[in-house]
Amino acid sequence: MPLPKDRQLYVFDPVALHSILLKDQDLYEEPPELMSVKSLPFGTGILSTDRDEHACFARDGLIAPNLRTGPKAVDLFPVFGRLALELIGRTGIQPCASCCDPTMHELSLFMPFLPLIVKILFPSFRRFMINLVPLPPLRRLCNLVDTTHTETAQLVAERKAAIQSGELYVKEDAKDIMSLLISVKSNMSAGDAIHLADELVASTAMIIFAATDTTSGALSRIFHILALHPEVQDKILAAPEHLDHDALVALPYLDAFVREVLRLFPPVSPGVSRETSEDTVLPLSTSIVGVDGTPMSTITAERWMHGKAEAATTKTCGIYGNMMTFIGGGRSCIGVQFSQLEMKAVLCVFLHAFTFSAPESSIKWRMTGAIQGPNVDGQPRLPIRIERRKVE
Ligand code: HEM
Repeated sequence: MPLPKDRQLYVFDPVALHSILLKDQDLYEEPPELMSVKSLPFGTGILSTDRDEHACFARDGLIAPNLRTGPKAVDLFPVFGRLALELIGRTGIQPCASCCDPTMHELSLFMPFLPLIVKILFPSFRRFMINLVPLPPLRRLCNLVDTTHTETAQLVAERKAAIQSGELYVKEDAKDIMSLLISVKSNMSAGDAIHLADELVASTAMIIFAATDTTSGALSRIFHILALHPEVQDKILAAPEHLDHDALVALPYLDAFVREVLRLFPPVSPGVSRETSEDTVLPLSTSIVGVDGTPMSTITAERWMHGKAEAATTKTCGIYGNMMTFIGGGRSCIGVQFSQLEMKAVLCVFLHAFTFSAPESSIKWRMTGAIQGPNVDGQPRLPIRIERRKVE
């Protein structure tokens, strides 16, 4: 039986997490409030679908900075934001177009009411009502959503027209996700095609959202650490500036450095919510003592159910190792390889051109919404001293 909303289990035991995210993931659903938060701004896509629809998305594979010569303190935070957007734009959808996580966070007070609002109000009436509410964060979110939707819909339409007119021959010319999807599904019925267009717009907007602030937060942290540790810059510099995919992923020191920064400083809030859909037994790696003093080797949904959990076959619950930076299981991050590849490419190119040194101002790391970002005197900034590398 699901626990009442005011009674939640905070779980960090690796065997329990393995059960929740992988082994018994069908019993643990994302709470409806969270689904509504993800679907309302973008439409229905991979982030906001329930178990069955999510499996379809997974099966179908759905889906510069102004650095001058001479030492200079540059705020790298907006640079990495634009860079991450550009990179997902070029590879995910080609020419690109927002960031709404902090704004959504400001509206989190309304989260518990969202499933009901979604259930009882028709979308156009919902939007009519929302337009009447004079809350600045809500107005900002509506503008962000409208802009993202308009631009994404235009991109989908243009790409479709180019493919249909033969201007873009997908197999040879386009390697981005959007073009490939349009071409794979081009033989479908008119009804399905309309549904696909909506899905594509929603999924493209979601991928932009999921790929941008996460990667720019990770890049910001990486360059902050590099600025504090020049010896690491020198070690990475041993790799050539331009490498192909296989050579880039095979560099052991670069790989170890990126993974360790991601493990120590996860850019996304290291926590996910799940609700049990039926009674279950949660296995634990080590016994704990209950509030009544009873030792427990498992947690049962009902105290009087003395079920025995199956012995756990593995203790690994993340995408790799026990690192939860990209979560694990069916809803884990689809950009895990892509994001690490882009960060490695950025590192090689930037480190061959510049040296980065410790900032004068003290940089603090804060959560803005679900994402960690650098902050100086209450403002989102990453001032790092940058100098053009001397050519030997
Ligand atoms: C360092 C960079 C990144 C980090 C730390 C990260 C982290 C995460 C995390 C923790 C989740 C699970 C969220 C949850 O369940 O509440 C997630 C989901 C997701 N990520 Fe990433 N991500 C990164 C980059 C990317 C990139 C580059 C893309 C796109 C190419 C991407 C696409 C997605 C998508 C589509 C999901 C939803 C998957 C699903 O619900 O099935 N992410 N990411």
